[in-house]
Amino acid sequence: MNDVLQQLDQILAQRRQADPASSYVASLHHKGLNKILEKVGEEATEVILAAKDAAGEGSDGGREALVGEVADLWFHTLVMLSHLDCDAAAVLACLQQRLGLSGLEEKNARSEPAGGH
Ligand SMILES: N=c1c2ncn([C@@H]3O[C@H](COP(=O)(O)OP(=O)(O)OP(=O)(O)O)[C@@H](O)[C@H]3O)c2ncn1[C@@H]1O[C@H](COP(=O)(O)O)[C@@H](O)[C@H]1O
Repeated sequence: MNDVLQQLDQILAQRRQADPASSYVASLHHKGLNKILEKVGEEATEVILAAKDAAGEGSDGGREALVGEVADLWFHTLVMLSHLDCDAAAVLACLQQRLGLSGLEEKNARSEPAGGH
């Protein structure tokens, strides 16, 4: 697993037992799944708005803001996975398995009836 993701994954696992008063991650777990999902939705919307801004401005500032919003989204999806005892490494393994497989080929293979023809 990528170094940064691995470190963050370990910190997130530790924070599940932390004091919600001193840890943002612990406070999310304490508030529960609905709050975590609300944050994921909010951050996804912020990514979309920042992407539109970045495309409009075409500026470095817009792209920098977009990177920050994507980081917020990735972070909150990692908290969601941790809350549901899903392994972030499994997501990376899934993407790794897909390397080299065209999305269009995968889609066509999916729509073929069982047994071919
Ligand atoms: N990567 C992050 C990270 N990214 C974003 N955030 C927080 O996510 C929150 C969401 O941003 P918003 O602007 O939506 O926040 P808000 O309006 O205050 O949130 P709400 O009150 O609406 O829920 C902010 O408080 C950010 O600081 C993060 N908080 C923590 N981490 C990592 O998690 C580790 C553990 O953090 P703690 O649990 O706080 O120790 C940290 O060391 C970091 O590595």
